Amino acid sequence: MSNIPLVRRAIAGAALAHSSTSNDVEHSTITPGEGSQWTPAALERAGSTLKALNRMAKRPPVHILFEDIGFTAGSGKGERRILHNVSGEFRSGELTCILGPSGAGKSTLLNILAGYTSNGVNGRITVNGHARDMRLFKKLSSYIMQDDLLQPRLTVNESMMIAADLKLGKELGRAEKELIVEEILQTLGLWDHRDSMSHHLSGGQSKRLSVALELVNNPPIIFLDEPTTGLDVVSIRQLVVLLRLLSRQGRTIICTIHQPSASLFSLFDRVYVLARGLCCYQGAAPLLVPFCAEIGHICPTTHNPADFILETLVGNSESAAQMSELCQNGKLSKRLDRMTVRGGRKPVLHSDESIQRIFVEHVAKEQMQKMEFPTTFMTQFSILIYRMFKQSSRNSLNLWIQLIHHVSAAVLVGGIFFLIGNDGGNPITNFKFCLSCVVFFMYTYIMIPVLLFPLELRMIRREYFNGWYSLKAYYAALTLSTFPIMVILGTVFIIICYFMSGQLMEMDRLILFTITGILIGLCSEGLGILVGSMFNATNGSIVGPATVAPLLALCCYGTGFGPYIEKIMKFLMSMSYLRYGLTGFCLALYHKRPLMDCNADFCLYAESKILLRDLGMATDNFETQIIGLLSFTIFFRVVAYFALRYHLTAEFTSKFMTYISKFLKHR
Ligand SMILES: Nc1ncnc2c1ncn2[C@@H]1O[C@H](COP(=O)(O)OP(=O)(O)OP(=O)(O)O)[C@@H](O)[C@H]1O
Repeated sequence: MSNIPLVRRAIAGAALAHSSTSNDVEHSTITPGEGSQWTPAALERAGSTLKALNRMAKRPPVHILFEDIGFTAGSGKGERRILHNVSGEFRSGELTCILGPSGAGKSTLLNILAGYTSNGVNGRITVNGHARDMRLFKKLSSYIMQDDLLQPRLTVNESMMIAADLKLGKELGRAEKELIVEEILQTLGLWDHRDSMSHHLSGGQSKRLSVALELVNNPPIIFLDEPTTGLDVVSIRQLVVLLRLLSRQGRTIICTIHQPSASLFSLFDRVYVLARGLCCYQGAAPLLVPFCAEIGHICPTTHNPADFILETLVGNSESAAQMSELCQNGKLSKRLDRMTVRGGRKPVLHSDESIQRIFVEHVAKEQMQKMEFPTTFMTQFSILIYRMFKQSSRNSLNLWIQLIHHVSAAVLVGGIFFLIGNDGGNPITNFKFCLSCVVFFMYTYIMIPVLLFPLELRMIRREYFNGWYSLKAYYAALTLSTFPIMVILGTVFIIICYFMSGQLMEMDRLILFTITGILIGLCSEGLGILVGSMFNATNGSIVGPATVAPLLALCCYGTGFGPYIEKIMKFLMSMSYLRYGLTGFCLALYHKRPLMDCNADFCLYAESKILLRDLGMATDNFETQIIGLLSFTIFFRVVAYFALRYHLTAEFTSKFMTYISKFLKHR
């Protein structure tokens, strides 16, 4: 079943055993998985196959304790209290489900615990008895969000190997990584689909792949927001059984679930019930019904406890308040602890000394390593650019569409301005040709990121939040990945319309014209990324063109009365990157040009100097236009980087807000 030769697997297994810090190392063998026949029983059997993963590195068990967590959304009149000082504890080796009616605050609590939301939050979160250090916590945890999207145009195996390369770095060699990937895919029932493209997977398989990708570096704590949404009952059960299996291997697994069936409910070890931002119960799943009975809510024996608790709490603020009071809003009461012990599962308390020791050792090791990511900037950059090139080379339809768009637009522009390039009696028409080229590069390259980048953002959110790579590496790869296509297609466009419009056949002019076009494209793409990282595709498609419309108006202001352009207008025009582009095009065609053909008695603009004067470009030089375009390119891309960071990092938002409020206080 495996495609890894036996010898290589043996070496990989031995290397893993060697790299382990654990004393109880077993030999690495893979129990053949069940492939697509992925049943709970098969899964339990397959559980034994995660040996290499579990041996990979000693990860500490993680116990999370949170006290008086409150969250307020909005500000001023729109301020709303979403969570009301809830407390609770999640333990290692347990599968916990956060239950509650819609709008109860489940996702909000999960976001806070995972560290995704930090602004507007109060309360304390401790990890194994230590105040949560977000930098370390991110290394230990993975957060799988509800609307996570997988990278398209990569096979399951390729996605996993890229995740392994990014998340494990040089910690392990190729063979060991392949072994771990194989184990995870076997266990999750994806091995038979390893060569399928990830965008061809079913909903259940995609969710499992999301989990598989985050398992690669063996995180001891996994958060999942609504992992069962959109799945059929069989897939839901398979996924929850898998999560249970993973928790049994010492991980802390916390997920929010809307309405589990009775049989599904019985798979959870611990339940945390939220209603109206209050904790109504937290403890062992089987004890939920006796707990409700204590306050007079009797669950009929034939009833699903999950349905019962939701029915009890929906629209009933009194019951929610009553239950919250009884469980002290999630604070561990002695009575609940007693019930938990009676329930049969010995609770592993966060004060357990051995766990504390392992954690302290782990923290010390991580602090010594200091590195925020397991791989260097260059490694991340090269893996990401490889992934981007691979994905775009497989998207042949997209490449064809872009090629057809460039060629057809070039033929159209060339046809409209056919052989007017050297006509001294009609130079304004040639000016319009330059303007058409500006508009082409501007709209083409601004609209691609405006429409596509919001989707890309959704895809990278999980990877970035879970610490696969730094934003700088991603951004550098993104910037460079589109450049070759832009250069090739931009050159194709310019060559076609330059020749068709009959411009002067001088190589240096053609090169300067091409450079200007590509720089307008680069600049517009930067602006498009900026808009795409701030707005969704719908709003972006309004904001993008609305932003460039005034820039376009400014760029051709003064045509015909160049020497009389007002100072203020000159200043405003210098704020439009399109003006630098238009001037660059005109200078490429007209600077120090011999007299143009004249079919009339007198052609005022046959001398290009006069034309440049009336266009307001007489004193300009080409270098200034290139510097202007490059400066705007850098400016847009730097601002877009911060906009992207703002969008992806809750922490950055809160730091930014703190900085602003400090600044205002000091004034
Ligand atoms: N940043 C925010 N600004 C304003 N309101 C918010 C914000 N975050 C959450 N809310 C509100 O808080 C309430 C709880 O939201 P949350 O998504 O946590 O609920 P939930 O229990 O996960 O619901 P569901 O099960 O329907 O997903 C909702 O009414 C939501 O509108």
